[in-house]
Amino acid sequence: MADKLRIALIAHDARKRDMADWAHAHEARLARCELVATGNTGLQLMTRCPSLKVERLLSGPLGGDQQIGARIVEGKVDALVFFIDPLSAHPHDVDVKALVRVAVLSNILFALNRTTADTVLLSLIPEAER
Ligand SMILES: O=C(CO)COP(=O)(O)O
Repeated sequence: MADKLRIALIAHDARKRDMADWAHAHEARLARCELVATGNTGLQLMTRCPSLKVERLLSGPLGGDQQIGARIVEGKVDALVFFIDPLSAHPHDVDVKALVRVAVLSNILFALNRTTADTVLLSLIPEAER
């Protein structure tokens, strides 16, 4: 693992508020990580948590999920937090499926819900910076 925990953050539209709430609750810890996100998720995160530096890639449906997948297979992501909307169909479902596949294949930390994301972050960064 790199010096800083490298986290990729993605949320489907119906879960973006949950993601922003989660990030806000952990802002001090996340500020100590290297963050990358798909386009709209990243924008939402930076709006809600101005102290966070987030590298924004393309929007998910325009290839952002594939960009994150590429980074995972290149060994550049330690953890993926992906708040999926299980109740809607997505035009780029094949990209989502491919991303889940490489995340599992690469054996990175992979949180699909808030409880797991909390546990990953709190166990790896127990102390928030004062
Ligand atoms: O569609 C997404 C994940 O599949 C997320 O993309 P955005 O963050 O650009 O909305």
